[in-house]
Amino acid sequence: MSGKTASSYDAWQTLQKIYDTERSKLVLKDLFAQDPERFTRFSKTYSSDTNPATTLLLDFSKNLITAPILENLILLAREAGVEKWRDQMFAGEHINNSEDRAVLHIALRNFDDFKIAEEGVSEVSGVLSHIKEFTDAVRSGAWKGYTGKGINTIVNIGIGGSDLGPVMVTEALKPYSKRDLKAHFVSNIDGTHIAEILRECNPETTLFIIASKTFTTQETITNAETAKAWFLDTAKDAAHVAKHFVALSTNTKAVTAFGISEANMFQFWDWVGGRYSLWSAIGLSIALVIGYENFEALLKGAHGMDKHFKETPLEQNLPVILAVIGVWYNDFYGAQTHALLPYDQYLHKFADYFQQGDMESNGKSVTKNGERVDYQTGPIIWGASGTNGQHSFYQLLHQGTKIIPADFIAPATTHNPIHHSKHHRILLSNFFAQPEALAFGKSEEEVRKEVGPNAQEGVVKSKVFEGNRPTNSIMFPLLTPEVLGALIALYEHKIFTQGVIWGINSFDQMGVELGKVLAKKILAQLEKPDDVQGHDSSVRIDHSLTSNG
Ligand SMILES: O=P(O)(O)OC[C@H]1O[C@@](O)(CO)[C@@H](O)[C@@H]1O
Repeated sequence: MSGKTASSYDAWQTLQKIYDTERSKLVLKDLFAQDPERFTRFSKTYSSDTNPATTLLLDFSKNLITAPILENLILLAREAGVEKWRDQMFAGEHINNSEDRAVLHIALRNFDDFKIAEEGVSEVSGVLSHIKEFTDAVRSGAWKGYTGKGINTIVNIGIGGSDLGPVMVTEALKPYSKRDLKAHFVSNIDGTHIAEILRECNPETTLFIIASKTFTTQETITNAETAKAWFLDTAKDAAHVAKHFVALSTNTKAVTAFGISEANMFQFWDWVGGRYSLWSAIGLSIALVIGYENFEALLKGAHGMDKHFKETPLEQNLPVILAVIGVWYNDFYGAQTHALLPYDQYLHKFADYFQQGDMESNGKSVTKNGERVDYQTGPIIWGASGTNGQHSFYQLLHQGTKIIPADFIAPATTHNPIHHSKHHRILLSNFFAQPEALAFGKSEEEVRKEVGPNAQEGVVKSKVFEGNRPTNSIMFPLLTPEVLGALIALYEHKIFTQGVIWGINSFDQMGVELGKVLAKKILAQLEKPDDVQGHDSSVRIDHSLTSNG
């Protein structure tokens, strides 16, 4: 960032003028009619240089952009210093300025291409070896529980980045999972979450994974203590904990104080952001479920996208293209949200994952220099798998009053070609149809032809689809570990690029702290509900409501 704020950049001023003067001409039906080559001009393919099956096609032709607009958006990224900050990230500079930390999730999947001088980076391969050794032992049955039985159930206890990544990836890569190893994920402090899962567990054959970067998160430590008490209620001898509890953390002191030995700890470092940590020891549950080889393939897929992001000119750079088009809608069209719509049931947790990834990164209102922004920053991320969303919120997408840019994501082929792939053909027909309908709509003239001359005016108008609603489409051959790695890294680097343009620190999360502090105060007072003080009048606890405490 050049010390300026985004809205003062020359490119921003140019884009504002274009928006103000040319917005009415940005009609997708016309843009496609004027340029038969529009798809060719506004689509890019990424292919891994080590595995041609890892290919992503990005079709961004159904966006409200022209070549000059895209050029100015790329100029905006350049003026904001995206290349400089990108290179600083890859070099291990402490770009997370508020916490004086490097941002090095790329170092977790760095198959020796980038030289990075940061403490701990040289230890990554050792942790990966430990993960391989441990997961091989558990999956083979060599690792025994306290009664000599193998492990057939794992319970990952973590929240936020210590939960969402493992959940999303183990769902997405279910075709690669060890089907006789049951994986559960406990995150919520609500006792229901762990109570319901413990009902399905046998202490003799269950492994608990306590996943917490800080090892101080109240929900996780409380759930971990409950799990340990539940286990010891049967196992009795504290020595047995070593066979059924492992920890994933940066905080060795807290881990050993909890009663897990360092030998059962998988370490990572403060330069791994929680929402960027699935590639680290936090990915242990992933490696247990899909096996180390597939976990490594996931890392390699992300590494390939890292190289693309680092080495490709901004104009050809998929994360940058996604980022600047998102800025166009977020900051000029006034779009408040962005929808992620995977037409692949295995990706049904993809939007959930990037709610934290994007909103905890870019949900900021002051720049790195402490200036209050006078423009919009991070969008609200939401979404659901297709075709389910079509029967839920697509009415608003098509005929609502809001502009909601959406990314449609789909595999060209399926892991489940049942019924001669009839299901997949129907799924893909919708994947192609929805962006077309959103882009080109249905005119009043077309409606009148359909409904005839006697239709009520209100009926006619209710059947008109204005269209001109922007979408990106992303396709890949098959959802494999490498493709998933590349896809996740694509969005990670999109988020990074937008944060640089907005001049914010995408890698701290000060906004999650106040609620925690207030909750701790209220918790301390819950035992004495009659004298709750220091809060607004709404914080009143009716003693009868807490009588079953
Ligand atoms: O991994 P841990 O330290 O337990 O943090 C869990 C989550 O809590 C936060 O809200 C930070 O407090 C997320 O950033 C983080 O992923």
